[in-house]
Amino acid sequence: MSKLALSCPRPAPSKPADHVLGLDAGLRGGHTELNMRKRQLREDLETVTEEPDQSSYPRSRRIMVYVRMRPMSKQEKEAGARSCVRVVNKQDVYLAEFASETDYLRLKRLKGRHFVFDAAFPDATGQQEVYNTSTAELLEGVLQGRNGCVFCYGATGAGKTHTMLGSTQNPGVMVLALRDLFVKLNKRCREGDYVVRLSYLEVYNESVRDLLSPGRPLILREDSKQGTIAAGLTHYEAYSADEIMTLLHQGNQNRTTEPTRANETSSRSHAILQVTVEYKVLHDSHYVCRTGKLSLIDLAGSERALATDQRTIRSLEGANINRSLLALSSCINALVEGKRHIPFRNSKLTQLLKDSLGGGCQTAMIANISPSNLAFGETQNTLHWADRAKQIRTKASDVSEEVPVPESESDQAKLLLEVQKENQQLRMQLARLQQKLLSTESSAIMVARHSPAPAVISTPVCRTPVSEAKVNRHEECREIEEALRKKISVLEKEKEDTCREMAEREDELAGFIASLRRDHCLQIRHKDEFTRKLCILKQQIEVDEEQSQGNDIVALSSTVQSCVEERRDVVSRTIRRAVTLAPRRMTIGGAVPVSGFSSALNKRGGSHQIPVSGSSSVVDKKLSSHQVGTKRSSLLSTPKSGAGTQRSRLQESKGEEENSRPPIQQRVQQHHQPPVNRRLSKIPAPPPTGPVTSVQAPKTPITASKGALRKRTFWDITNATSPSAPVGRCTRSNTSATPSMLLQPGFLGGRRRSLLQ
Ligand SMILES: Nc1ncnc2c1ncn2[C@@H]1O[C@H](COP(=O)(O)OP(=O)(O)OP(=O)(O)O)[C@@H](O)[C@H]1O
Repeated sequence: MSKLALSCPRPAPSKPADHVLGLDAGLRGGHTELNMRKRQLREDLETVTEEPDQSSYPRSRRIMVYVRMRPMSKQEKEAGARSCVRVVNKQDVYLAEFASETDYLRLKRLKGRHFVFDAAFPDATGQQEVYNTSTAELLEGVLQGRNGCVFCYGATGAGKTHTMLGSTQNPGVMVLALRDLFVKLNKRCREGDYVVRLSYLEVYNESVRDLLSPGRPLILREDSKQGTIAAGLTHYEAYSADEIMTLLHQGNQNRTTEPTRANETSSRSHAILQVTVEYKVLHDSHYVCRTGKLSLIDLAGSERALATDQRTIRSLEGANINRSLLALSSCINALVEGKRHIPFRNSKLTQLLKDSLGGGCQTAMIANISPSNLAFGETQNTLHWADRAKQIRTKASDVSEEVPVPESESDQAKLLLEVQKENQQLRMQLARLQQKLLSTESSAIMVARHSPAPAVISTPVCRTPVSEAKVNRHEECREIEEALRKKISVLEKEKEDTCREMAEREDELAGFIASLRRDHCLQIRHKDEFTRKLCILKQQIEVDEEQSQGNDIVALSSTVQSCVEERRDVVSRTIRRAVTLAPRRMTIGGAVPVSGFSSALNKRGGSHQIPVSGSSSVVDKKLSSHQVGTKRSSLLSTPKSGAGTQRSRLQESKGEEENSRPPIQQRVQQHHQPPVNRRLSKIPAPPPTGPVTSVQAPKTPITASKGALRKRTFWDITNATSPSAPVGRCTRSNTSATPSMLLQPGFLGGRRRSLLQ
């Protein structure tokens, strides 16, 4: 009570009470009670009067609370509403509770309460007066480098937006403050340089939005120097009142307003306009840079659900608004009670108002109320919290840290070093953030790769360095992805071309191989032809050779025949002599009688032991060289049975011998098969490349005499041993000789080779 009294200005001593009394007098009954209440009210007022004047307290140390009552609206009048609030004087507000006309019990017990504030504005108060009283002083402090805050609080439709923003004809505190700012700055432009920056945001459904450049919700961050800041919030520099008005108008157009049952143009969000003034002035012969900030806040109105709309998006907005206002109430309570922990983080609104309520800031609260008894509850609530807010003590809102503007080079160097250090720290912070962003993006890309649908990367509209870096990174990723896609498509095209070329080359090679095969077959055929020709040629050569050898044998056989004749003569002569000498000499040289002559010969195995003259031995040698002796001995060893004369026997045997003996040429042929023939028999016939070629041998049997007379063929020679045998066929299957075999040493004689060549 004492605190309340301390903070309340002294109200007019008797008028309000009289007015209350007059009001009360108008009511029926309960005089005793009324007198009691009168007495209580007077006591209260006297207590206030006893307290020292509020001017003794520095105004900068507590929140300034003003109450503004709006006029009764047309709808309220139509609804038969009555005024339950009366602004008694410039500071005192009396709230009277009207009982319902049907509530007879309560009708008699009328309650009323006085609230005393820094200023109370009745319904007829103009905008300029409100501004002058509430904000003008704060603006002056901002120009001195202090922070100031003005916020409107109240139920929906109580006149907050009207107070803060107003209309074109009747501009509110915001517009008036900005205009005044530039007026003051223009007046002081000779003293120093000013820079004005403007930002405008709203808290809608617990998300922070930039009203000057709408986009994604902003994140609130705590800064040791600046307090709570909205990361990515746009700060526009303005150089004239018109410019700043344009920005304000733009921001208001972006603000969320919806018609509700209570208000045609209800603000569904808390709007915060911040004007930062950087002021560089000459102070004590050196320049000083001061920075002041003015925050102008239009809160959304607390509302009953029934007052707006039920089960609609409006009710959700209302719930959020109420929640944030409740958080504000909690903060006010905690601040008033001096608690160590103030729950500023309970809502975005209290986070943003942290500086204004608990920091080094000059704060003014304008509580907007409706006079209608239909909004009694809301008005009572607003007045209650406004009354509580009066007790909030803010920290000493001294002039913000003045940064001396360096004049000497050393000072400049120091400042430069500090700035560089700060810059480095910021860079490191940025690098950390970028690294975080990269890791987040990489994980997002991984998720997008595994997900069936491609991830759509929305382009952020934020303008902070971090968000710009994020945007750039996204762009880079997209470009890289696009480049990779292009490269892949080019590679696929190249692959297709290569495959096509390979297929064409394969076809070409297949054709080439087929032609090679054809050529090869042809060559093989030619080779076979050539081999066949060679064989024929060879046969001819052999025949020629045989012919020449046959001539030799004929000559030899004639020689042998003459020798044999000669021998026969000798033998016959010897026998004849032996016959003549037989009675006288039974044995000749220990030899066996003539009858056992042949048997003796047989026993000797065919070797002749008959003594012969020297000439006969020559013949024997010839014979043995031609291997005729064996035949001869076999002839001689033919068994002869029966007795007969030796002569007759000898003649018989001779006759038989001559009869059984084939002609000598024939025998020679039998025993002297030419080696060439044997070799030829080994030569395989050429392989069949086409129709089987056969070499037909002559059908007539070849006799030795015939062969000796005519030019014999190869077949004549090979079948000479059995003239009666069928002539064999020379087929390709038996021939495996190649030209190279034919050219091997020893395969053909020198003569043949010369022929081949
Ligand atoms: N002091 C005033 N003088 C004249 N008309 C006023 C005054 N205050 C408010 N009004 C009117 O009352 C109506 C509601 O006011 P306003 O929109 O400012 O309420 P509000 O508190 O901002 O409501 P909400 O919280 O829903 O946005 C408006 O039509 C406005 O013109």
